[in-house]
Amino acid sequence: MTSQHFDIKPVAGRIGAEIIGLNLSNNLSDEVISDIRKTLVEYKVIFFRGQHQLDANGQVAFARRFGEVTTAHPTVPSLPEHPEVLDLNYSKTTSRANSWHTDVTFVDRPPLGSILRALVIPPVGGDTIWANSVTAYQDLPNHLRSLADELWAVHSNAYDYATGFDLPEDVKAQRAIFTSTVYETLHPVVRVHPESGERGLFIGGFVRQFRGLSTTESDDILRLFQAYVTRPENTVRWRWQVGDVAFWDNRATQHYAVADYGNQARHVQRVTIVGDTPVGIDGKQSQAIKGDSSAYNRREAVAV
Ligand SMILES: O=C(O)CCC(=O)C(=O)O
Ligand SMILES: [Fe+2]
Repeated sequence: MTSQHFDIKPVAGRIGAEIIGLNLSNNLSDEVISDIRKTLVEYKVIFFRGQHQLDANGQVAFARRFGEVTTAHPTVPSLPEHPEVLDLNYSKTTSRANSWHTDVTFVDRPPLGSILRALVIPPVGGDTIWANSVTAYQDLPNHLRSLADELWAVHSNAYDYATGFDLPEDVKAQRAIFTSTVYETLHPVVRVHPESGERGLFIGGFVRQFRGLSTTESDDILRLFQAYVTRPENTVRWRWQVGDVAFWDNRATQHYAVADYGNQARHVQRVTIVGDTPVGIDGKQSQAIKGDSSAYNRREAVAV
């Protein structure tokens, strides 16, 4: 992929590229947006440095060019004037997104992607790592690939939701509803990307169990597949600077926020774009099992 509108500089061998020469606070043309989208789909996560002029308004406006954005959410505060902007001020909480996950896969339409903007970053540490689930699938030996091809997984939000964020009263009420509602969706383990047609391992932290396997078998196989996704060759590690923006394709990646900065301040803000229903290699779609996730996409989202 090359673009006549900006430079593309890969930052690792298999995932991640920096886009150089754009100011995201400008009103970008449809052609530029289309090239950004192609770069995102090819590199899975793209980075923009030095976006100091971009504010929350501009971040939302930029995100809207790629689809509908999610509004409000149950466990993490958003900006009062901008319900679309998750305010992830990790300085104020013990919560850390330090586990491998694809965002919100317990609903039947998980996000297309998210755009994260760095406001305060510790001098050292607080990096984020992304992993390419397409190259992970390609790395599988044939017999494991055949196994993955056949499997479907139940993804669930039934886990510890103690985020530690200081929530305003209205969000506290939403959180109580959210934590008492189980969202469960059956997804294909191998997802066909809706734009590139690539096959990738669609798993991560919200997988509860593979359909038809015991919990023990399931846990062992999940660990095995996760090892392919998270092997260093399939990852890129981003060292944040204030003013950086990262945009990941949540349909083809997992990520991990590295919690190695103690009590130092780290503050980022996220805007999330609604995705479509995943499709497996047999053409079958994911199916919601529990919880009304259409309401979830409309009114709620969650940070991890
Ligand atoms: O803080 C980060 O670097 C990423 C946190 C995260 O998992 C998310 O925003 O989805
Ligand atoms: Fe996340």
